[in-house]
Amino acid sequence: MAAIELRGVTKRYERRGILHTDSVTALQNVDLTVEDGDVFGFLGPNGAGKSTAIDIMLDYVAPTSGSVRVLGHDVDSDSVSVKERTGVLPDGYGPVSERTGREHLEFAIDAKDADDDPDELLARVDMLGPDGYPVDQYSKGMAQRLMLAMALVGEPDLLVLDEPSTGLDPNGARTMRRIVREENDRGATVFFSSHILEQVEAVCDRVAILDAGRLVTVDSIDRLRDTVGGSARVRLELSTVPDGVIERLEGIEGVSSVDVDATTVDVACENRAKAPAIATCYDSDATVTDVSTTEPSLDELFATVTEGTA
Ligand SMILES: Nc1ncnc2c1ncn2[C@@H]1O[C@H](COP(=O)(O)OP(=O)(O)OP(=O)(O)O)[C@@H](O)[C@H]1O
Repeated sequence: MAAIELRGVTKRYERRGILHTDSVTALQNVDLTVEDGDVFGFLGPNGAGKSTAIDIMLDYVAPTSGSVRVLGHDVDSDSVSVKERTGVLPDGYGPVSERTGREHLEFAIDAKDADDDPDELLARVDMLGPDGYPVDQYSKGMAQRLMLAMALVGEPDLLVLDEPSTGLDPNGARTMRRIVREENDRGATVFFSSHILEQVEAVCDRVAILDAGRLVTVDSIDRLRDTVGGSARVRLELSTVPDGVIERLEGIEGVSSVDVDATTVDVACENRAKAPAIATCYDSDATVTDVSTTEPSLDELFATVTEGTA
């Protein structure tokens, strides 16, 4: 079963200005399937439509056209079943009240009729201690950790994390990544929207890239790298540089240049050419004493995929 299915989803908002009203198309005919058990990254520049898509999945906003199924339920007619089995970390909403973090969490546990141990959840997000303070005294990062603990209540089948790293320091971001992995190991599907490409790369199996309301690609990060190409590099230390090996490297499809400095060979290439380049050196008369590789960054890949589509 697919955890999330969007079919032909379009969303137009009316924008009321002082002098006139126009409309903006936040999503344009989006088809998206997130398989059960995926850790799925949802990427896109500002204004691409990510929050709108999430709001539609959770029935906070109705699409102008199209249909949405989440965890097998039609979101329009059965949003209660979806909400019962989904944990949400929303973007930009922190808890604002004089109640303590623990009280918020206990409320979330009661509301979901769950039997979670608040101490256990607070410990998972490193919030045991500050949980006794009123949340209006929390820093952004503390509020974000508390919201994450609340999203975990009731062992949801689907976790929707909208920009989960907002306000988190590196330790908090590490905690969040660990929790995403733990939840996925437990069997939950995780839908993870972010601008922070390294976060997505560290935890996601597949990514969708949304740009100006259109889905421009859905793939694994590795396959995206292969498709987009980009600037991978392979550096090989050889015992000696045998005759003909440079020409053989230059002849591999996807290799753009080969530089030699004494016995160090630097190959600039597309991602797909890395393995053949390494194999060519191993198959030569030289002994390969060291190999290091770098991949095109997700930043580079993101820029390539969204270029010209905005
Ligand atoms: N309630 C609304 N009324 C009018 N326009 C809206 C509304 N919500 C979003 N939009 C518009 O829809 C488009 C998509 O916005 P959305 O917030 O979904 O993008 P996003 O990818 O989440 O952006 P960001 O990364 O900046 O949060 C934008 O042009 C935005 O101005």
